[in-house]
Amino acid sequence: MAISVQPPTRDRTAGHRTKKSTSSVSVTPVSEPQPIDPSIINRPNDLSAVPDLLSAIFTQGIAAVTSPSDDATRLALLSSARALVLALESPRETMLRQCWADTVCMSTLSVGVDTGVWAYLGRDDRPKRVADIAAATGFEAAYLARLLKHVAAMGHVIETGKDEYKPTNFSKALAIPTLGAAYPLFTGPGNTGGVLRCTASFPSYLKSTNLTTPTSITNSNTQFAFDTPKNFFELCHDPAYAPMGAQFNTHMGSYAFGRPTWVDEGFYPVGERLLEGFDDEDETAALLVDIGGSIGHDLQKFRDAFPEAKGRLVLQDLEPVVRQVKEDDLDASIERMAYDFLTEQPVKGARAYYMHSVLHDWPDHQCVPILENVKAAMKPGYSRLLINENVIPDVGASWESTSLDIMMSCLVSSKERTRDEWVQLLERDAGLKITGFYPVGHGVESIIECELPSEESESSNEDTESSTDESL
Ligand SMILES: C[S@@+](CC[C@H](N)C(=O)[O-])C[C@H]1O[C@@H](n2cnc3c(N)ncnc32)[C@H](O)[C@@H]1O
Repeated sequence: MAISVQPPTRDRTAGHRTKKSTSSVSVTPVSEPQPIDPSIINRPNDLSAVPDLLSAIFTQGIAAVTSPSDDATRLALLSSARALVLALESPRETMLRQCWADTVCMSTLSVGVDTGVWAYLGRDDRPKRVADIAAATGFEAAYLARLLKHVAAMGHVIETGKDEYKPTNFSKALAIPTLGAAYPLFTGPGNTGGVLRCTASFPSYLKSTNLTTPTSITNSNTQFAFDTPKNFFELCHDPAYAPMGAQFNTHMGSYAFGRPTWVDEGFYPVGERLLEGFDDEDETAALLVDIGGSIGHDLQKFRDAFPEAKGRLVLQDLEPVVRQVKEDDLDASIERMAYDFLTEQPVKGARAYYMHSVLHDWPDHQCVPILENVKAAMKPGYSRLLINENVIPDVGASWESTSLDIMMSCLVSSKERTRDEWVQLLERDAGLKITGFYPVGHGVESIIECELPSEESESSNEDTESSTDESL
């Protein structure tokens, strides 16, 4: 496979602001820089935080063990434990962990997914000799022994003796495609570098944008990294990069795996907002159209939760994605439809159109035409648009959503949005009416319910205002 590594020659600044605006920036006087004491490199990052963190961990630890089903307590304990590690580590240790240990660990995990090392190790809980794992997977035993030593040093498998290991829950889970697909997707097929090629080129790309917000999906860091005119999705489905597309679609399933979903009880009132009032007189009427629905995991969850619901359930995505769905993967009642959402929506007047993690792939100005296509198909006073996305809090965002935000800007010049940014995009830019924010689970993921605005619909303003006031 020929992959050019030449520096690209196109104008990389097109589509970006080339000057940072300084007109409204007030300059805070700064003090003279003090020389940084080099000895801090080997001192703990924050020893003074350790006593409080240990005491929090003690209390949270007891609560987590006595209430194992309380995920909020487990997450609080995890957050304290991470903070403790960072407080105890020296800057040198943090740097070595991030730059050496984590990067080679990721490569090692990826090759283990690819060759079946984790599947073999995890077939039962008994310790296994490196020689046996190597024989089963085609590795040279001496080299596999070195790789597994590092994975054990990182805590992902357990060393039970010389050249002998047993699995952890994590190493077993790597053998489940939904979880494991992330690793070969990130390291990429052949010498392409996969998603990591984009994260590696991102600092240089940002210099090419004069350190301004990336906003162009056609001139994004993906084009910069891969020296291609294709956007990330087109690249994934380019046969030269197979099986990145299939791995990406499988990986999307893991993002949602096991998390509460909008169809679970207590989140979005599906019965009241969608099923009641569904016009089922016409047997061709669509109940739910999942636009950019990947391989159909969300529609399947809907069908599982509402097996008796009438009306068509339509899965829409690009042709190569829909083709990946096998006959038995989804309930037979779910229609599969190849559709490009930059073109006219073919299913008119559905009760609901649904988009999950779709708009976060596109910068604002490119979301507007996508939304226009949905709006044109919506029936005034009847159709709803359900947007399932993160709503990032102004303060205290979690690493899971902040990393996704940077990943979006790195791959497709897009972002995770705050509530204000959603209102700007959906109401002011796209001309929709937000009729409610419905949080899903404990996190920041939400259903943002929209309708056509009142001059175009018969829906009541009263209803609209009370729902939008709902706080997250
Ligand atoms: C981040 S994934 C989200 C998938 C799914 N909704 C989920 O939440 O798991 C974005 C989806 O948009 C699809 N997509 C990208 N461009 C598209 C287009 N022009 N028309 C239709 N689907 C598209 C991708 O193939 C991908 O499945």
